[in-house]
Amino acid sequence: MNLIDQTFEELQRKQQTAFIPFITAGDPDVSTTLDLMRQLQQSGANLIELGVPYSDPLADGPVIQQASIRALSNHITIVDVIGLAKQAREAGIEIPLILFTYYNPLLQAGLENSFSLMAASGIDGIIVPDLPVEESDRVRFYCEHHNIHYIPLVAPTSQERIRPIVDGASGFVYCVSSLGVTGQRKNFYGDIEEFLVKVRESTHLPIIIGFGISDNNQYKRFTKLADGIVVGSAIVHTIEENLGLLKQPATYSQGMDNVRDFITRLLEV
Ligand SMILES: O=P(O)(O)OC[C@@H](O)[C@@H](O)c1c[nH]c2ccccc12
Repeated sequence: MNLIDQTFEELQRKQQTAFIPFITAGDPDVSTTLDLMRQLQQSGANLIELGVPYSDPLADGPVIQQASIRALSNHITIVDVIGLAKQAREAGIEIPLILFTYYNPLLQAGLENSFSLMAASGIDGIIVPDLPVEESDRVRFYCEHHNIHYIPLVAPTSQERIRPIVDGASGFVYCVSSLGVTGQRKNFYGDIEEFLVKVRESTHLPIIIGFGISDNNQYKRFTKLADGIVVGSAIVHTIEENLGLLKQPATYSQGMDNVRDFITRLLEV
């Protein structure tokens, strides 16, 4: 049993869909990220995806690419992000934390070292978007050893690979809503409903959906189709819009309130 399992069991009992925000750790700096995590938890986040900034984020659109560049200007490493998770636990963040990292930073830091640090820092799951399931044995070994869930991505084009991908999953399965990179969009993959049904039939795990979900209408549409919804770029874009306010002590709380207000509008029932 892991905090992610408990969270989804409780949400399923209450027939609620998980709200899972993604933010880039260290954007614009570590202390602001900690305050943003607190704000997200207060605003109703059920889990948080904590992104490790990376210099070659091939699956990311411009908004998250820019966030990575801002965070990397502070020289944030994967070890710093894991340390940030530990600080968040000490600061009262109680919801599950999912480390979101490309494979290279994880390899550079060393799998044994990274997973030992994650387990000691209150990280409950990991997503490695550029690690194919066929090459995930070592990562999944460390996940099982440290009781950290390994959460794979399935795309509408995964088709016959859906089964092997979800068979290697624990915690939940992340269904991407569209082809291409992350980023706000007006429409999604044509047969998104059929795709989600196919994934649902392939696993007993909760299924969540992400990519492009950026407003209340889109959010409400997907609450009917998935057990959780990830929103990244729209939140990161709101942070970007408020960087000026967040950088000045006198206007910092206004910046935080603007992020809160965006989340409130996004989640309106
Ligand atoms: O940003 P979006 O369109 O709301 O999508 C979620 C996404 O940000 C987050 O889950 C994510 C960030 N980087 C990724 C790379 C691949 C897959 C998913 C991601």
